[in-house]
Amino acid sequence: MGEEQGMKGSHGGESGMEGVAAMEACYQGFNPAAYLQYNYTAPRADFHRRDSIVPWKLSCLHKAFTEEGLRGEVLVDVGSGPTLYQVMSACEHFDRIILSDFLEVNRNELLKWLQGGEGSLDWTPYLQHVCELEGRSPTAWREKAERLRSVVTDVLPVDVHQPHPLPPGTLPHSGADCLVSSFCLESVSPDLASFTRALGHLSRLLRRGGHLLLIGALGESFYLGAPGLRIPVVSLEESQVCSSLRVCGYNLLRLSVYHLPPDMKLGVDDVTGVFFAEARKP
Ligand SMILES: C[S@@+](CC[C@H](N)C(=O)[O-])C[C@H]1O[C@@H](n2cnc3c(N)ncnc32)[C@H](O)[C@@H]1O
Ligand SMILES: O=S(=O)(c1ccc2c(c1)CN[C@@H](CF)C2)N1CCSCC1
Repeated sequence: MGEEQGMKGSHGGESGMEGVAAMEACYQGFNPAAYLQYNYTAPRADFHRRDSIVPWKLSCLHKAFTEEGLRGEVLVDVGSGPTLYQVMSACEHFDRIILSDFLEVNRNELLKWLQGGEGSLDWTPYLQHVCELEGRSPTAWREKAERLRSVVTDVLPVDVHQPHPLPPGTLPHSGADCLVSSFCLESVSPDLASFTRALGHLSRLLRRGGHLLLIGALGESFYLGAPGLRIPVVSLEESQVCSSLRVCGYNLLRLSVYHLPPDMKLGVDDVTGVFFAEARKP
């Protein structure tokens, strides 16, 4: 599907569901290995560079699960893709983590690592960095990897455009204690209305009093899901993220923003910033 169809959807030129179907078609060529290469290797993932995105992002996640004390039984990561960094802090504070993605190719990438195999990316530097944030030796990364493998109980299909995004019976009736979702909603929604509807669908997965950690791109209109595969993204401003959270009934507790240095603009997307929103369902 060409970008113009996606762009047409992002201007409301199609009905909501037509735009969603167009987005779905876009994802058929998604390449996990390429995606990981574009976003999760240097310079974006340079652990020795203080202004790199990855130390900032992992620090936000670490603080949320330690200083803010997020903990509980069940955490769901929505739209996991082929990545694991987003649950490396959480795995110390939850008994059960459910990973989820729309594409089988991404679920298989996760399952490969979870079953001890070699994935498309070596997550060791991420595990070591999170151990250091926790005041542990970096050599504790093996224990952290085993902890993560032990608490991830499911890797499930998910569709945030469905009123019930996960398979029936996945969660306790009251819902999950915590949701994490990173770079998903804005990357799969044809427009802001669809993004906000999807955010509302996520709320149904969360118990009252539960927390949402929503991470995403600001000012992004496309990204490469594979060589030459431009996937349209609904371009968000901070104020729109805050408004969508409020419209969906969340209480916004904290919003942090990272502005990308010029040398981290690599052509694989046109993202200008990254937001980290911590919210609670009253
Ligand atoms: C930009 S990637 C984000 C991956 C990962 N969470 C990260 O932080 O890099 C967006 C993900 O959304 C998934 N996705 C596509 N359509 C979806 C849908 N309708 N519902 C949920 N996830 C979807 C894609 O398969 C992809 O893995
Ligand atoms: O912020 S990142 O550079 C990043 C990570 C993933 C993405 C983007 C940016 C922007 N485009 C998104 C398309 F959906 C995907 N980052 C990569 C290193 S670890 C923390 C997250």
